[in-house]
Amino acid sequence: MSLDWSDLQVSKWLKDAISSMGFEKMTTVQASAIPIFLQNKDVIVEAVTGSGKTLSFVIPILEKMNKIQHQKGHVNAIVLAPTRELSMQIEKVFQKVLDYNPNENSIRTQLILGGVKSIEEDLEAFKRLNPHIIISTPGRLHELIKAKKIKTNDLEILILDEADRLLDLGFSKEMDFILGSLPKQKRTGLFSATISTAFETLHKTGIRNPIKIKVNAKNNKPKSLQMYYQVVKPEHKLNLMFHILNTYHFQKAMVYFPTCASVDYYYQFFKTFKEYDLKFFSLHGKLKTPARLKTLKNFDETKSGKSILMTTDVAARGIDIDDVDLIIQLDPPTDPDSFLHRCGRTGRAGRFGEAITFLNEGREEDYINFLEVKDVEINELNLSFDETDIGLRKFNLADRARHDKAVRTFVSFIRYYSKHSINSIFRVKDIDFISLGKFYGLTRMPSMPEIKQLSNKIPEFIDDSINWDNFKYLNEEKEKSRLDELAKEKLKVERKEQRKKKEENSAWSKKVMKKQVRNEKNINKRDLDLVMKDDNDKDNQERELDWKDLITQEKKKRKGNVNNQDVIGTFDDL
Ligand SMILES: Nc1ncnc2c1ncn2[C@@H]1O[C@H](COP(=O)(O)OP(=O)(O)OP(=O)(O)O)[C@@H](O)[C@H]1O
Repeated sequence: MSLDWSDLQVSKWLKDAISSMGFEKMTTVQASAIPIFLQNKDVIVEAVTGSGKTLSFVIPILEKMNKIQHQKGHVNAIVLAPTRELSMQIEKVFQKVLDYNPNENSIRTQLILGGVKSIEEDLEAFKRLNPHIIISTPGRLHELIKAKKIKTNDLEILILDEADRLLDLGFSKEMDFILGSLPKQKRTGLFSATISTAFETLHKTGIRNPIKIKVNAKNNKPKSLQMYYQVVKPEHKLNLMFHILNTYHFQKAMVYFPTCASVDYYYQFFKTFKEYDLKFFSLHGKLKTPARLKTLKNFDETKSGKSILMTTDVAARGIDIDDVDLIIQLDPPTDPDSFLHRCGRTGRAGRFGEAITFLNEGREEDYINFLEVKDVEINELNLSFDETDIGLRKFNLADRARHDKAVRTFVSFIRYYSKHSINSIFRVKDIDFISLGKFYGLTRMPSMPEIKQLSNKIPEFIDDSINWDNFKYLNEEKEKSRLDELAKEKLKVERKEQRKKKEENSAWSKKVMKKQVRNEKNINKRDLDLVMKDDNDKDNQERELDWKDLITQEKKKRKGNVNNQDVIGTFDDL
């Protein structure tokens, strides 16, 4: 296989462009894929990160566009990529090569991204530019095709860059629609460093008798990339990260965090490390698109000092910034393929790079066996570093809003972790919550179901010395509303207590009354008994008297001196 550009059957201006870009030889993947694609065959290309896959489709597309009859309103080639950043980068590569096109403007591209312009503006630009090639993410392209303003019957080439990602569940709605609206007669090219894992979904693209090109790399990584891991307690991860950033010699580093919230949160903290020669940038999917693109551009263009891009998997794939020489992963990604893509942001095209992954002590160490099975070579690091408190909790205590954010970030991490695809290794129940809470700068544990299930083991407070009533927001308005809420809450509690007391009191007096009534009843009953007894006694006594009287009177009667009027009754009346 010849690696000489001069042997390639393409227009001279394309060869000139490549040699002007300083690429003396083709990379292996270019030498294999470009000639095949030029022969109008479908291709599936799996080649390690940074091996030059982009030019492997850019050159054949431009060569093809040289020769076609373009009709207004029709698109002839579509390149899809999973992120806006990657789409923008691909368009840049097209422009770099097109700068050498002697027939200026004879091949036109349009970059279409959601979150930058409105659909109407994109359609208006499409009309005005009349592009041959569209580079886009699936979301916006799907909307534009739906609007029926872009004709696809003349489509010659479809490229899915990072095809496995585009074909996974996350994009299925948009991709199914796009793929269903494109003509069957076209060339399709699928490119990625990890395409084989998506094998079952490739048929969706309608790819026909593809030629598979697999450029194997030893240990599944570029030669110039060194991979390491270090086992560390969560509470010491920031110390270790800072130690590496501070002591390693590098120009640009990309540090991967698990969630958008964590990038935001730790970026605010590290931004305050002004006395060090470290410049931090933050990039994640919840930022507005123009801000994302601008950050990436600024990071790319910064040439002095050490620059650090704090990011998520939004920047895991495809991003090509040539002086990135260090990757740090605070946690392994939930998607195993993402691991190689993240590491592959360095060690590109023969340049040296190091990628270091942190693993929590305990079960996560099994991840190394998992990587070995995947034929990934990774070595252990044993860096000693300063474990003393890095000051995150102190930073949070200066403003309650920071602690609120810490809680939200912690919660988002637990949710993230519970969705890990390798859930035999990454299990929520194995997390050291206290150590993790310290890593997130928490002072008390948030109440969430995942923790509640284990709560008998986990104390509520990490630091119980905080006076929560005095823990203030720096924002005056927020603080005022907190104090109002607090006062309301206190009043509520007071009222509740008063009510409770009252209820207790009334319950007591009711009890006493009842007792009194009962006692009175008892007394009355006793009295009644006594009265009755008394009455009976009296009765008896009277009866006795009466009886005695009667006998006396009978006796007197018999003696003949009885006054009849004294007789109160006869013997028979008794
Ligand atoms: N023939 C070549 N010789 C030297 N460098 C090259 C050559 N072709 C491309 N490059 C450079 O190699 C780097 C990586 O290329 P590219 O971004 O296309 O890699 P990739 O294979 O798509 O990587 P990933 O899988 O990470 O997306 C770029 O900086 C590019 O300019």
